[in-house]
Amino acid sequence: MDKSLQARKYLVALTFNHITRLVFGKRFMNYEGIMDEQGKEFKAIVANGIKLGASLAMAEHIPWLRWMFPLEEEAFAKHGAQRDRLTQAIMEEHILARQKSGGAKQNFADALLTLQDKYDLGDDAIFGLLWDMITAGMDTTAIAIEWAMAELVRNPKVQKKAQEELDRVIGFERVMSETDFSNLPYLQSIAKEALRLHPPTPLMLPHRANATVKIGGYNIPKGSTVLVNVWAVARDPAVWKDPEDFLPERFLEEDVDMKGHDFRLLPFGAGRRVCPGAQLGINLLISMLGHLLHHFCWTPAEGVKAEEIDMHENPGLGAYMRTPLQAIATPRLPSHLYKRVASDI
Ligand code: HEM
Repeated sequence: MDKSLQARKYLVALTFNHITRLVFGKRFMNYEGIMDEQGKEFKAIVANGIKLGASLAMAEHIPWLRWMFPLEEEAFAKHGAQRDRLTQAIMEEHILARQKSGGAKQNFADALLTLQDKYDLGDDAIFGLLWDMITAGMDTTAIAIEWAMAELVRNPKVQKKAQEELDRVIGFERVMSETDFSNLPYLQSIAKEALRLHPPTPLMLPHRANATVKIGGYNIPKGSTVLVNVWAVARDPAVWKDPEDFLPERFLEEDVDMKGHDFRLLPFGAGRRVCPGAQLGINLLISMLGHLLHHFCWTPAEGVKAEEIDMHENPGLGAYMRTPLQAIATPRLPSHLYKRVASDI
């Protein structure tokens, strides 16, 4: 019997839970992994938003294709109304909970409600900000963790070295927590190396030139849409040694910034539109990788050699793996550390 699992299914659910807890302070999934009705609606709205966004982008780039999307405006309006109705219901739960408990909790929705008067935030602004976090944070993080896990399955020596570090720092009697991050430099380098080779948005997000400029000898006319190929820059042999190899050690030798200050490595973009969730994304990645590696050994599906894992990207603004990662997870800690722990959110 094939004991392998489709990692993406679990990694997407994990990211979904993290982001909804951060943004709404809420899990839509119970501890058996069953999603409630509100969660299902939520997921469908996120998926629909991505589909509509993609058709809009296509119509923008190839204007004569617009005829293919006659229902676009109608579909957008319907999508917006559905999204607002759901957000309204969730926000009402927050307002009620705040009235009951008399205080705000540590999540983005509550933080916005606290600041609502000070910054004169209308419902539109609050709903927009909440959904920005969800659409920008969910897929990007899920894409990053799947690629990182694929590299670890392909590179058992790197995986073993990370596990040795985790065992040394955390041991076998407790699970990792955020306070361990600073003592796990190799794990941090793995996250960085994964983002170098596999930036989740390889062409960043489209930017528009608001003035005519000359860059590297090329004229960029005002109004052009500009895409920056950060994927290619991060594999450029002129600036990286052995660029195609997964070598986290390179970042132990040289501490390269990845939050917009070193143009060799720009998974989060740079400048005034740089990703505001960069540190959060990095922390989520380190946390997920740390738990997954401390708890399990990861090997390729039966009959598959490490070098046979398909490392091609699926085309799109967000580049998932073309073939979802299939892997076998073997527990490596005492059984009591695998119990689900309810947490106050
Ligand atoms: C590994 C995870 C992530 C990656 C690789 C990533 C990458 C990016 C990139 C490349 C951009 C565009 C930057 C530019 O155009 O210069 C961006 C924008 C953005 N990201 Fe992230 N991101 C990640 C996680 C997150 C998270 C967790 C959040 C929030 C919960 C978030 C929120 C945003 C927002 C709101 C924007 C738009 C900013 C603007 O247009 O001003 N991201 N992200």
